[in-house]
Amino acid sequence: MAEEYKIKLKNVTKEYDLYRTKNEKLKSFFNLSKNSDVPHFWSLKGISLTIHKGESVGIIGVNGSGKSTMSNIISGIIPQTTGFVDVRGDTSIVAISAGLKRSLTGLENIRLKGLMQGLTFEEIDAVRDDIIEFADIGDFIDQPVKDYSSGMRSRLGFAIAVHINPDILIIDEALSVGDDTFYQKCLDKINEFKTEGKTILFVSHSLKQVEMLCDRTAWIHFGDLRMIGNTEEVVNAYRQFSADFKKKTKAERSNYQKTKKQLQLNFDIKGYEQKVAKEVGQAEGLEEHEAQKATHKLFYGEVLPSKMTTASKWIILAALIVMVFFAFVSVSGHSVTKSITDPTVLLHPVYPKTTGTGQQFK
Ligand SMILES: Nc1ncnc2c1ncn2[C@@H]1O[C@H](COP(=O)(O)OP(=O)(O)OP(=O)(O)O)[C@@H](O)[C@H]1O
Repeated sequence: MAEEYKIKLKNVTKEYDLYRTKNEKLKSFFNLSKNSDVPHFWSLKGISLTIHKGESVGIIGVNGSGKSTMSNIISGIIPQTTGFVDVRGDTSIVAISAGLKRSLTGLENIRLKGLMQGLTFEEIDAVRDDIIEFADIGDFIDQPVKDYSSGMRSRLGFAIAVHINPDILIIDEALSVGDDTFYQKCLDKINEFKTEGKTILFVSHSLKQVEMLCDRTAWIHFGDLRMIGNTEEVVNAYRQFSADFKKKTKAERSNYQKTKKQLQLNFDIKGYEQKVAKEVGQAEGLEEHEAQKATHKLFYGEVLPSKMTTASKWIILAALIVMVFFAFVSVSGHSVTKSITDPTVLLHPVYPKTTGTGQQFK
């Protein structure tokens, strides 16, 4: 029987190229430079986890540990670099910084998000007033979102997300900017979602909120999944880590962070793939080459290359040559067959016959 889950990640990584100029980025896309001097930063270094229907899972970790990267991959906002991602159901993400189009008004954003979620105009109209009432931002609903305060953006984002009836609700730090009344309203709504058996992912720095809302918790630490399990256990371990970290001297703390970041810069994806292939081989009793093949498929099977492959470069070059050839044929006035058999004719165009006394060229 197929495993019942809502979200499954296997060996998910995310790499960012830290380009210094636009030129570097362009060159890299066309694979024109060896790109060796562009630093690569691995925001996620191989995350595997499974989340079941009806679970509410907290995601905790220090700043920059990869929490938003992971939630954005799950909600389909950004692609993973390697690994398997399977999300069963509609997701809706509420994040302080994501989701709303700044140039559109609140109302237009309601329509846009509704349509993106697959709702019809009638369905959007049916929930529009509830969203406006829940967000409670008054006349600002007709103003562009760029004029909103961060609290107002968060209110609207949250109101839209919970009213478009997603299967999976991802809340990324969205509760930290609202006032107390709104916060309580959000908690009630989240609890309502929980009783309806919906799946919730709750990214937060507030351990209290995580303890209050989440059955399980994942601790992401500098791109790794350091721990996942019962919320109390994970939150306590994290608190212990934070307390120990605070006891370190300033130099020790900075050293620790530098070392961790360096590991993210030096992450060896090929080495990681080999390590996973070994584990897969052992777990499934596969021959080495079979395990390597299966792992390669797991890593890259559903990932589109972000850079141009050699094959696509050749295809584009061939297409360009064909286009230039036809442009010359068209201008020259010779037939295609003649131009193919004797391309030099392209250098001697046939000019149209002129009437009157004008001179005629061959
Ligand atoms: N577009 C990007 N280009 C380069 N690096 C990025 C990009 N987006 C994120 N990162 C880096 O990836 C790492 C993880 O970022 P992410 O936003 O996922 O962390 P986080 O745990 O959500 O942090 P916070 O708690 O501060 O919100 C950070 O070091 C960040 O600088």
